[in-house]
Amino acid sequence: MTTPGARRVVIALGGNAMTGPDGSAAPGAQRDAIAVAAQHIADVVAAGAEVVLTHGNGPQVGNLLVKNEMAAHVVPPVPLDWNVAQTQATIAFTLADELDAALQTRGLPQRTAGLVTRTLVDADDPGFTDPSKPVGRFVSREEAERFIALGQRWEDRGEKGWRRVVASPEPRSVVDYPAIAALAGAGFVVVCAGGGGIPVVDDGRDGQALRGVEAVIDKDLTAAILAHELGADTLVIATDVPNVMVDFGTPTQRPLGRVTATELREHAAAGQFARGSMGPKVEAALRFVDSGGTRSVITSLEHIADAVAADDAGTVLTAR
Ligand SMILES: Nc1ncnc2c1ncn2[C@@H]1O[C@H](COP(=O)(O)OP(=O)(O)O)[C@@H](O)[C@H]1O
Ligand SMILES: NC(=O)OP(=O)(O)O
Repeated sequence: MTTPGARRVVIALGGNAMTGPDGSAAPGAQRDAIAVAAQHIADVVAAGAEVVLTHGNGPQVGNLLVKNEMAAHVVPPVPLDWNVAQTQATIAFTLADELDAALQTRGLPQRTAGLVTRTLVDADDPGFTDPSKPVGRFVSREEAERFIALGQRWEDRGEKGWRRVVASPEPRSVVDYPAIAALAGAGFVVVCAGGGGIPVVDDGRDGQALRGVEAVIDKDLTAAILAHELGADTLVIATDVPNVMVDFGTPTQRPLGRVTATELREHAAAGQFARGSMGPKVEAALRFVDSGGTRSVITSLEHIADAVAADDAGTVLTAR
């Protein structure tokens, strides 16, 4: 079903592309945002690329966590890894509905398949003791302080307010990548590794099942590993800014176009990219190219088709 010799592209869809303009995670707002995203993704498929799609889940998993905690006296709470799995299911089915419709209107034969996906992490990863992944809604400092008093970790995220942070270990490998490769090779657009994948550890004992652990993995870092494991040519990190900026948010800000790994690393070392937002995207772009990938692109959703078809959009890092 795919074009012979089609390029394989992994697209990592940011949380911003899946919520309302004000960050609303209301179902209608999510579906509307995903419908818009689906048009841009379908354009990439229409250009002949074999697309594997992954996505964030920060707003959604944070909201599930709140529901879980608030209802704990009525129904048994489930662990965070279960919440991640639940967000994979709801986001994948919504993406599949919208993407199938967008592919159909372009006369394309591809169909979308969502895959519940596990990602292996190390049980002793320092990310378990130093929570860093922002999830859920933004609240005022006063409200955050009430939750901090209950033992939760919250972080000042600037002008939008405070946000809860949870454990976020490094992804090591995508456990289900052979199934993803099989589906992609059979012509499906695969939605997988949502929210960075359900974190699991391997206790190393024969016959012992993998075990889910309570954390939320950064989806951009998982996307870099997934793109490598699938032998993709290009990793596209789709967010809400057309380019990575130097001096972001200041009068001297300037966009980065084509960059070398050395240049990007120097900017990262100088603290140009915020932890929990642009930082992991830049790190993911570097890791993919370091691992042998041809090209990483960071850009806004509106530019992803141009970025894949020709190197004339976004911040583009290529292998030297
Ligand atoms: N140096 C930078 N250049 C561009 N954007 C930056 C930079 N540093 C921080 N950001 C912020 O990163 C945001 C994108 O990250 P994030 O909100 O986590 O994206 P997503 O939810 O799409 O994955 C941008 O909206 C911007 O506010
Ligand atoms: N898991 C994850 O990285 O989600 P966001 O991209 O929504 O933060």
